[in-house]
Amino acid sequence: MTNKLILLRHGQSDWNQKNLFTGWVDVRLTEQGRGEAARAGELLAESGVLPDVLHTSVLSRAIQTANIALDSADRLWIPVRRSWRLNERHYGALQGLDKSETLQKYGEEQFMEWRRSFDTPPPPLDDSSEWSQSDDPRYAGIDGERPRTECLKDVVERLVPYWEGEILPDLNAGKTVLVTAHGNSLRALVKHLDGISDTDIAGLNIPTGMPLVYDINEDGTPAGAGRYLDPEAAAAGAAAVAAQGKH
Ligand SMILES: O=C(O)[C@@H](CO)OP(=O)(O)O
Repeated sequence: MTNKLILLRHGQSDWNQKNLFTGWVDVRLTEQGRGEAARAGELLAESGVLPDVLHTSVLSRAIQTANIALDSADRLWIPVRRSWRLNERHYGALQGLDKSETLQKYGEEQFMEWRRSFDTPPPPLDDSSEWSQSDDPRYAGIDGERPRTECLKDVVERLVPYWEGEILPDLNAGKTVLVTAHGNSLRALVKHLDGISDTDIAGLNIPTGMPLVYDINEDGTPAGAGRYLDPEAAAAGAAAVAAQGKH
């Protein structure tokens, strides 16, 4: 028996639009992002993939996306769990920097190493930075684990326990699960699900606001490839993410 898992990256955020590294900075959706979230909910309703439970990060852009999508799918009433373990990758000292300026300043190799390598984190963010989360009350309970930077490997390490301990049990209870999260936390989850190598994961980009559906076996493995409900729009969205900073 399999159960349905829906992965949804938040719609376009204010800082996606401004082309800034975001990470744990708590920016909101743009009008376009709210439209993407509403369309994602319509796609769920049209395809009859209706979530029974929602898991989100603790970042507002994922929470807004879930609320808007669930509203347009008429599922606002489902139970919700939130965890920092689904947060975007902490982007360290790059948080708040312009992607094109960073590419120009450090060159393509360093830029891509920071953006897409598996195990090279950017330099850590100083607690005194205006983009630091060191005083953010939503992380009060995780002090020992509060990152100041993360590479994708770190995200896999903090996310997989949540997948195994919280999301998979919901799936195995027969529920259709919606996860609204972020470009890099969803890359980490897709890497884990699809067994993508540390090298090949560099080429995977997740578009904003596009539902990606998996059928999940009881042991947590996918029964086949994940499928975007709107594959053409998803391919165009992923290509746009890949090109960020380069024009
Ligand atoms: O800035 C970020 O936090 C992420 C997602 O928007 O960017 P990137 O795709 O460059 O990893």
